[in-house]
Amino acid sequence: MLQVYLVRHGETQWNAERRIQGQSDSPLTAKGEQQAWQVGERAKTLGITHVIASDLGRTRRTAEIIAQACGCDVTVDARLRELDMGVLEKRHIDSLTEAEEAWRQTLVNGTEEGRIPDGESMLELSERMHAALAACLALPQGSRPLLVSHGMALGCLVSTILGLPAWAERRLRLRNCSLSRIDYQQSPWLASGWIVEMAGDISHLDAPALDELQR
Ligand SMILES: O=C(O)[C@H](O)COP(=O)(O)O
Repeated sequence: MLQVYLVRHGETQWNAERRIQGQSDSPLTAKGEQQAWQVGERAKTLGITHVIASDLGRTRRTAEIIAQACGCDVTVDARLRELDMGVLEKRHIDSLTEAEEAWRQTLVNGTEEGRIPDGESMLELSERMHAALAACLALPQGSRPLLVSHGMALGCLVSTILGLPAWAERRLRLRNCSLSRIDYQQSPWLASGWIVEMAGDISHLDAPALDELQR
């Protein structure tokens, strides 16, 4: 059985400001750095062999901290990036016009072809996240990878493993530096392949940030 751990990066400046990031970037806040150290301390107990991160700055910084705790190197994979939010990237979520908010809502309300102009659809996001996950199956026997990615990206990955369509209404909250685990397994009482063992655990954090996904 292959266990794969999933971590959303630490709180960033734009998370705290409720500014849409997508594939744009902002640095971790002091809180975000603290969260990364705390999830790193927990990861140290999990036997992690590989740390693989989205190539954006916030995920690479989080991965560096986790990898240092686990004694691993960091590998980057751009397929783990956050959903491309197109023309709304960098915008404060409260600054959107009614039409712009309607575009954003299509990403969370179950609209199959939903997307922000110049951005990605949830189906396109799902396809690249599953490709990045499938690459873990080619790691040497006994590997235990930890992937560092983003809120929408990881939420879409976990929800689709549970059998929901990529564009399903979003009902899984993955806070900054939350830890999830998915297993590739053949158990008699579970579907073969990927299953969700744990999702969104923040018990290792002393004071979880009120990141922008839950306000
Ligand atoms: O702002 C965004 O793009 C999302 O709401 C969250 O993205 P993040 O998980 O990369 O902060």
